[in-house]
Amino acid sequence: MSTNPLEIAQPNQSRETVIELKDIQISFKLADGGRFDAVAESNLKVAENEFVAIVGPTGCGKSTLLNAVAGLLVPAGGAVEIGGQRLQGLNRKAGYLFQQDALMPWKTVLENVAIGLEIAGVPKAQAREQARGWLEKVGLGNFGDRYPHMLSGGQRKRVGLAQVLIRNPKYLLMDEPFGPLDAQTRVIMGDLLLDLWSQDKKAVIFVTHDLEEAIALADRVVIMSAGPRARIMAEYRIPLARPREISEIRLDNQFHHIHREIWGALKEEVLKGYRQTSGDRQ
Ligand SMILES: Nc1ncnc2c1ncn2[C@@H]1O[C@H](COP(=O)(O)OP(=O)(O)OP(=O)(O)O)[C@@H](O)[C@H]1O
Repeated sequence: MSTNPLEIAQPNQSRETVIELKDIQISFKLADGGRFDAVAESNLKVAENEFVAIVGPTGCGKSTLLNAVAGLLVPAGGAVEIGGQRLQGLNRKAGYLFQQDALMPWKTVLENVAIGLEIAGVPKAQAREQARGWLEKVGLGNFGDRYPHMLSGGQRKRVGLAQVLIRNPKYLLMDEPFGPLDAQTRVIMGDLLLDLWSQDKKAVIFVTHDLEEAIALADRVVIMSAGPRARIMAEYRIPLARPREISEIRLDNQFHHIHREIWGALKEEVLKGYRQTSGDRQ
């Protein structure tokens, strides 16, 4: 039994579970005919309106787990349930934001944001009107006529967010979305994300290797062990008040306390992960 008051022994059942991983196992076939067991039996429940961050050592299986929730890969065992239904095929209720943005270089920023609605059958003029609104919301109201190569990394991320949110997905799956950005821009993007999220609080799974980012953003931080056969090894609730301002919250004593508690559990796994990626399989 954990003595850490932040650690969750039983996930909170009071809100409806909207995403559930049930004893999920994920393996990859290797070119030599062998098999790599990336994720061992893992369980996770995400409640409606909840922001969950998944943290773990490099290469442990965070993206793999998220890909299973997105329906991009089929688990070898167990199941993913979305809104109580077993997921089969792509998770069409989710918006997915990757580390690499998915902007089309030959389309303007406005066209890139509007395209999801246009494909879904929304008349062009209406889709573009909504796209203009989303560009305002992400602070790029004057950038609609530019092409992606004319934007900074942070601006491209803003367009990516608008591109996903305009389709009003029920859930957000984010895989190190701010990974390539410099530290200051990451903070600004985190604040923008929290601001947009607070407006309708979609359930979010946010994958990151950055524990500080996870604590600053999430209601709950889930820790994965080092692979192979990685598993979800602990969950921590983050009792920091909202609304949060990331640059401020990182200076808060409570933030440091939470960071120390979780890092205590994560550190050994991170070291194991590094030993494994450097070839020292102990
Ligand atoms: N298609 C594949 N075939 C074989 N192994 C794979 C495949 N995809 C991922 N893996 C392996 O599965 C493990 C988990 O990979 P994954 O990308 O999910 O890790 P991660 O935790 O997201 O890593 P990082 O933090 O470095 O982005 C790694 O050891 C990786 O090499």
